[in-house]
Amino acid sequence: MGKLVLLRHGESVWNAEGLFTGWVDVDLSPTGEAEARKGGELLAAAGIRPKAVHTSVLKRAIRTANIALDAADLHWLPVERSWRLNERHYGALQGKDKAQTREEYGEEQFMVWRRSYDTPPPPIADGDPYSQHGDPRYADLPPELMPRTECLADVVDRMLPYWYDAIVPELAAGGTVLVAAHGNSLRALVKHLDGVSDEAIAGLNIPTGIPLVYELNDDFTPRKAGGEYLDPEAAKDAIEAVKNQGSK
Ligand SMILES: O=C(O)[C@@H](CO)OP(=O)(O)O
Repeated sequence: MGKLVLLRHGESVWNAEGLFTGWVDVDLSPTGEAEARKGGELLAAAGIRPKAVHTSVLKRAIRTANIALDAADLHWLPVERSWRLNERHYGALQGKDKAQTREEYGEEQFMVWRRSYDTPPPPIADGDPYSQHGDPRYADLPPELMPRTECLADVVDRMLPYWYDAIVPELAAGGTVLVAAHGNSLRALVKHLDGVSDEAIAGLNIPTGIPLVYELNDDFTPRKAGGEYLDPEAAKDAIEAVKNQGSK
């Protein structure tokens, strides 16, 4: 059984500005580029050599994978991309300031929108400047699958077919697989792998740019719950920072 390596993209320009991002195709910040490079160096130092790479169709994950593979001298790996690994669609909150939203709606509502399992933010209007309506990269997506908002449960539902159809067969064949994606699509995958409850998943945050490695049993359950970050000390601080976004 191969290893599974999860890599959240490095800090994006909107992470740095404290804005809800979701499906808006925001680039990495210079810090995010450095984090992606560090992520690749950590992979190389640990002797982890993926056989295949999967990313979302958003450039912050695509560029993170490119930069990490560059740092690990693994440019040649086959890469597959899917909208099913995209960040959670943040609905009408896309482009909004997190701290301002928290102030306007209160801590409880803010956290329900950010971390509750089954309450999505209000849907985004098709004419909203931050809507993905009409974006050519989703042209082949059946209209009923195109989200206008998502809760984490929706992400689990749309991510799992890709996990089973594209990633599991590669792991079953014995290859190590790198998945470069997003805070909430990776939370959905971790929830599935570790069997985290709908309540407990609210407290789980994933840091940017630090590879999280899962060794898996034959039934694809983790050998060690929660996997292992390649830089556990840096992960601790970075997890706290994600948790507190919008509060400071
Ligand atoms: O804005 C977003 O799309 C996500 C990830 O950056 O933020 P949050 O951690 O608040 O879910």
